Amino acid sequence: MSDGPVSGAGETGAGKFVIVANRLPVDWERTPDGSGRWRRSPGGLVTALEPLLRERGGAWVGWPGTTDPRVGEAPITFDDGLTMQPVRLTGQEVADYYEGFSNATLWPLYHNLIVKPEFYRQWWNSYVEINRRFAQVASESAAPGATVWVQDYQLQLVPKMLRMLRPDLTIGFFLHIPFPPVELFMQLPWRREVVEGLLGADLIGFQRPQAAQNFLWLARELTGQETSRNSVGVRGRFGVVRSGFRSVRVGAFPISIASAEIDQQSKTRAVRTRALAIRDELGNPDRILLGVDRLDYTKGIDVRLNAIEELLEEKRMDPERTVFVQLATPSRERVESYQTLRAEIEREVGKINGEHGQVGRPVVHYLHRPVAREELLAFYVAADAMLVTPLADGMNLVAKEYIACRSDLGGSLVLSEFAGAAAELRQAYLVNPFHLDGVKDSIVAAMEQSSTEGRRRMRALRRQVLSHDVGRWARSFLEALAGQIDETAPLESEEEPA
Ligand SMILES: Nc1ncnc2c1ncn2[C@@H]1O[C@H](COP(=O)(O)OP(=O)(O)O)[C@@H](O)[C@H]1O
Ligand SMILES: O=P(O)(O)OC[C@H]1O[C@H](O[C@H]2O[C@H](CO)[C@@H](O)[C@H](O)[C@H]2O)[C@H](O)[C@@H](O)[C@@H]1O
Repeated sequence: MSDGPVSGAGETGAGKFVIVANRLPVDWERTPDGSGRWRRSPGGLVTALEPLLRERGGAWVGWPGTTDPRVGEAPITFDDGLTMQPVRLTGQEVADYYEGFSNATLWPLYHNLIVKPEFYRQWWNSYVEINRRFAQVASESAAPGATVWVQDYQLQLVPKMLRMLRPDLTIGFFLHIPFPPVELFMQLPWRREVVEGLLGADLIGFQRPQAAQNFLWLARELTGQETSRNSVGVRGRFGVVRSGFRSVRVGAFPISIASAEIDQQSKTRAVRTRALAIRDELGNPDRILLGVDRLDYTKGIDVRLNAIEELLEEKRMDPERTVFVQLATPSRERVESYQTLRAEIEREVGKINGEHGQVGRPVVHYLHRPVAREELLAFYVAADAMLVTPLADGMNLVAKEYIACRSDLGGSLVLSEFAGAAAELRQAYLVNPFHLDGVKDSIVAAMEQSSTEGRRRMRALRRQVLSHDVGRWARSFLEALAGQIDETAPLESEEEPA
């Protein structure tokens, strides 16, 4: 923990605890009179952090997700005292920093080059500038000696920039997406700058231990710093990088959902009734398969469509008795690879329905829009098999939400080994999404499992998800950041000789 004097700070804010994330958890809602107002958007992260923010008088710093010039820079304060500090971005900055460097350079690079990352100096320059802006706003929002928790790949330079502005702060960083294998990361022209940016934090958290290992190797190679070499554990056995006079700890903290809250919501009469109505509206099929994702090429929506198409062709799936519902939220729609993906998915949906559906009875039901929370939970309750088949995914909260909704111990989960969630959800039907025959066999097994087998698996999955919620994730990270958990591996030079 850093406890040095406050220096370099212009004005300091009142927040003892500050979250810095690309997005504020708010939506700008147009009102009938033509003006607008802020509505809080729900989400696991905000649910977990709200009590801490309120308790410590904290603030959330982020982009409000709009370039509407009427949205100013004044803090947005909600009735319950939560303060959101907007960081304004122009249209060009959204194109270069968010759509460009964050989502057309880093996102594909960190997700195993599923599409080719593009490297442009202009995007990088914008990324540096916007990271500097976030660091500046965060430094103005944080009280002396405050804790600041920076989130995700869009803001990897903020820890170092913020430390230079405010050495008195305790700074944490959490990466929500995978951290790539070293040979992929090494392609990044600005690789050293990114590693140095992250090393401004006191604690760097990843979803999985392997990601932390990758980072330790890179820190050693690219910055010449000493690091620990022992394997990193989950919520403990942290790695360490000696960065000048400071020690930066590196660990794995798998994120989760507000499990108890979702479990409760899914048991309400409204959700149960709606789940029955959904089955009815779908024509009372024997089996409902479900996919729920942002429309992103990492999510393997094409994998499950291909698997379903082949199962129908091979007559291992009966189109009269089975439906597949794909709920796909529009995402990053101005990025070319997302436009290409959408065209491909919609072509494939049309092809399957054209060949296997009947008038008024498609096999695939595809919605390209977000659905309301209660409706989403009703879909989870209705689904006999949930298909989560990403090619790469930091965690995948959808898989956990589905399990939290199945207090009836019904349903089954087909889950990619390449989702972070697979490390915890071992009783799912785990699949390699690159092995189509394996995916098909697992979908069939999930559809045809006996009730005893299904209940056994779901009980074990629920035990995991209900006991590891997002609150536990946030606490374990923040306790480690505060030095309350101090399980750090020795540096190589400190290790006992073998
Ligand atoms: N069509 C949809 N409608 C409403 N919410 C959705 C939809 N698709 C995904 N979501 C929500 O978005 C979140 C997705 O989180 P996750 O699975 O971790 O992936 P990512 O953060 O990469 O999109 C979940 O909370 C899920 O409920
Ligand atoms: O803000 P967007 O560009 O619209 O994207 C939405 C979020 O997508 C990513 O989510 C990741 O975080 C999840 C929670 O840790 C994790 O389960 C998932 O596997 C990741 O893909 C992104 O990391 C967020 O920053 C975005 O806000």
